[in-house]
Parts: sequence; structure tokens; C-alpha cells
Amino acid sequence: FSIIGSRRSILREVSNNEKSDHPDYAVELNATNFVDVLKDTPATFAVVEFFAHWCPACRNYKPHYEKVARLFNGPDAVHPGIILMTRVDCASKINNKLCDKFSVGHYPMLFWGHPPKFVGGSWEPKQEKSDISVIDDARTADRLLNWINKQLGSSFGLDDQKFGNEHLSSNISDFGQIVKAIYDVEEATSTAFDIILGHKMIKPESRVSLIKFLQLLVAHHPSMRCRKGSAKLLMSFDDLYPTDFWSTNEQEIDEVSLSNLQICGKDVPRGQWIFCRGSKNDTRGFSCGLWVLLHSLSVRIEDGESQFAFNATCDFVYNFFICEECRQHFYKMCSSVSSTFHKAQDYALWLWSTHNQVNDRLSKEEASLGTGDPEFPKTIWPPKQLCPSCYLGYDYRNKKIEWNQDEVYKFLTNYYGKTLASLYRDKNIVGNDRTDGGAEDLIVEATNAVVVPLGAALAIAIASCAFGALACYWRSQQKSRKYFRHPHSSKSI
Ligand SMILES: Cc1cc2nc3c(=O)[nH]c(=O)nc-3n(C[C@H](O)[C@H](O)[C@H](O)COP(=O)(O)OP(=O)(O)OC[C@H]3O[C@@H](n4cnc5c(N)ncnc54)[C@H](O)[C@@H]3O)c2cc1C
Repeated sequence: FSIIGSRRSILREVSNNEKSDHPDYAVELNATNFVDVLKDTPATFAVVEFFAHWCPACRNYKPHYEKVARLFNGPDAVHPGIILMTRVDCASKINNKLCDKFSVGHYPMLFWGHPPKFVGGSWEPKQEKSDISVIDDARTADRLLNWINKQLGSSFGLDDQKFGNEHLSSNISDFGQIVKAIYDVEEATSTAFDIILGHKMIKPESRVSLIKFLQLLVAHHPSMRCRKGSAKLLMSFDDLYPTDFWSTNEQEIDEVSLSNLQICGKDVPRGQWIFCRGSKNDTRGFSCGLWVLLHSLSVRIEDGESQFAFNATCDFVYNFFICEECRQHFYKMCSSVSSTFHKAQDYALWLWSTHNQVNDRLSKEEASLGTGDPEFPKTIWPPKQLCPSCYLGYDYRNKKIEWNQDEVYKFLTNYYGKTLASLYRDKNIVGNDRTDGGAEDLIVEATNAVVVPLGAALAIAIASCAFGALACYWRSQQKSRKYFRHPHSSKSI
């Protein structure tokens, strides 16, 4: 681009900025956050614009760049999770080395690549093969988006509106898509707790049920920051909701403490729904994210925890899922279980087949009412493309699929276990945030041991005795492994 620009256009740009009532969409990076942001992003691709704040051409270019960034960045992104649009100010001294690494020869200069390739990466003009490319035709918003569309084979348009994304094609048979669901699981967890707190749903009769579910989250949530937040909430629970909370006249909970209770931390993406994004604004989203959370918990537990996980999940849905039909139906299915779970596999398969019963029921309802998401029709899951070995055959007399249940469990543990969390592990997010220190970190360290939950539970219990009656009560539960009687089942547990 030419660095020449007219004074008039600068003034126009400044006045545009003054008029705009939203912050920039593109994320401003610098030498201190460059690596972290590009490591943590759920986006598959990144655009990095190197510019200088004094450069008139850059200032004129900014509205073009922002027009494209609006589509991909921020909580209201039209197409979230695909591209992270960023900028680096090379006129800022702190970024000298960073700009040198990418041989920035003119402003603005735009690069394209997978985010991890920028981390520790570099670019040189005569380099023959590079994972990072220069975007050579980006002079206007239209041309930049065209360039991107050519790379991705996509048809994004500058006027695309949020949820006007009927073109969204179903991802159900793409195994790799599940890695993005980690962000939906975090968002679903945050949303669930926002609803619980916002609707003041914690009552004397549901208090224990929430404690049990939090225990499950502390030990087995696939996201480190949600495990950490759940541990914090669990530790403050006695103070926030003492057992005499409901018997006193002062039932007003400390609003400040409440607003600090962000179960997965304040940076969790909101309103994004990447894996669970529907093609309409009223489909999928939270309820999809909740299912993914429940499945991801079910494949992380040990045999000795299977009955506990079953109870905690059934009670949580019954008490806190604010969809009357859903919670009632789910409650029925929970209540119809007549034996005790001794194996993690049995519980995970129960949840899977229960979800399929819901799918089966809804597929008929949605077809007759036309309320489903046309791009994501309810089907018996997993489809053959996702797991061929799960299928043994078809029983034509009873009109039922014959499953190889061992293979289904293997598939579920791989899909909702390792693969779901792989983005996190690869990007080394786990364990990065060590700013809080103290006993809470000890707890988080302990619960990081996803594969040794008993050890984790004991470590947590030892640490948590310092944090009140609730924690000690939990310790006794974890140590004795005697679980509560499920309030909705006749089973002795
Ligand atoms: C506990 C619970 C009970 C519900 N009950 C009702 C109800 O009674 N009535 C109602 O209208 N809605 C109910 N819902 C909502 C409904 O099930 C869907 O979540 C919603 O319609 C969105 O559907 P979806 O297409 O995103 O897929 P979802 O059914 O939400 O599934 C999310 C993802 O999980 C995967 N998946 C699908 N089936 C399975 C399976 N069997 N095992 C493992 N993974 C699977 C797929 O990748 C799918 O995209 C319930 C939700 C929950 C969490």
C-alpha cells in the first residue's frame, strides 16, 4: 500500500472514530500478549496486520480492516471461531523485535496463517516455503474478504448478519469439529451458573444437588479455568449460602461476591457457540453445550464415581435446567434406572442412549412442527461416518440399530475425552494462570489429575478442610465413597 494519504481523509477517519460507539473489533497485539493471544484463540486462522499509528494510509485502511474484523471477532461475531483478526503497531518501541521478525517492509502489511504458526514464527521476503503468507490483495474490505474467501473456499460477505447463517453446513460427521466444543462447554457452564444465580435458583432443597455437581466439575471439567472457578465457588459456598440462609430475613446475597462468581473466569467467550452454533438464532447454543458438558464429564469419571456422577447429573438437570419439558423428561429417564452404576462405561453409555432417546423423540416433534434447525436435524448418534465400528447391523423387526457398545464407549471417550480437550493441551493453556496462588492453586493442581480422580478428590479434601464445613463434609463423602440416596430413585446408593 502507499503510505501517502490526504489530510482530508485522516480527518474523515478521525471523525468516523469519534462517531463510532463500539471499540475496535480487531485485537490489538503487542510483544507482551502476541504469543498468549495467538496460542489461546479458538480460531483456526489468524490475520495479523502490521501498521504504524502515524501512517496515514494505515489510518485510512482501518475502517476497511474493521469491516472484515466485525465478521470474525468479538462476542457478536457473525462467523466466530474461524479467523482472529489482529493488529500490531510497529511504531510502538516495544514491538520493534516483533515487527523485525516478520520483516515488515511497508505499512500496513498483512499476514495470514494458522495462529500457532505465528507463535515463535517469522517471515522473510525470499523464503521459499513458509507457513505464513503475505496477503497481497487487501486494499479494501471487499478485496481482503475476497482473498480470504479464496483461501477458505468460503462465501463470506461483508453484509452477513449474525444468525443469518443459513448457509452454515452441518458439522455432525466431521470428527475434528469437536475440538472447538471446548469453548462451548465453557460457555455452557458459565451460562448455566449465570441462570442459577440470576434466577436465585439455589434453595434449601437444591443446595446439596448444586454442591454435588460442583464437585463433579472441580474434578472433571475438561477446562482448567472452569475447574478452578468451580473450586472457588465450592469454597465460598458455605459463606454465600449458609444453611440458615433461607431461615433468616436477610436473604439478600452479597451482590459484589455474586458478580465475582464467574465460574469459568471472566475471559470465557460469550455468545459465540462455535461447535453448537445453529443456523438460526433460536436453535442449539446452550442446550447443545450442556449436553456436550454432560458427555465430557461422563467419559472422565472412574468406575467408583459412576453412581455419584449419575446422581449429580440427574439432580442438577432436575433442579437447575430451566426448561420444564426437558427437566421433566430427563427426570423420568433418571427415575427409570433401577440398578446401581458400578462402571464408568455403563454410566457414559446410559447418558449416550438417553440422549439418543431425546433425539428420537425430538426428531419426530421437530419434523411435524418445523421447529428444528434445518442444518442440524436430530438423528441417532453417532452417525456411521463418525464411527463405523460402532455399528453391528440393523434389527429390521424391532427397527433398531444394533450397536457394538464397547466400540461406542471407545468412541465416546476418544471424542469427548482426548479430542475435545486436545486444543487446550496442545496450546498449553492448562496451568498457565497462576496469578492467584495459595490454597486455591493447590486445589486446582490437584484436580488437574483428570485420570486419578480419587487422588485428586483426597488432595482437594485435605486442602479444603481449611475452607469450612462444606468442604469437610465433601471430604467425608469422597473418602467413604458412600453416595447419597438419589431423591428421584428408589435405589439404595
Ligand atoms: C438434559 C437435556 C434434556 C433435554 N430435553 C429436551 C426435551 O425434552 N425437549 C426439547 O425440546 N429439548 C430438550 N433438550 C434440548 C435438545 O436435546 C437439544 O439440546 C437442542 O434441541 C439442540 O439440539 P442440537 O442439534 O444442538 O443437538 P443436541 O441434541 O443438543 O446435541 C449436541 C451435540 O451432541 C452430540 N450428540 C448428539 N446425540 C448424542 C448422543 N446420543 N450421545 C452423545 N453425543 C450426542 C452431537 O454432536 C450434537 O451436535 C434437552 C437438553 C438437555 C441438555
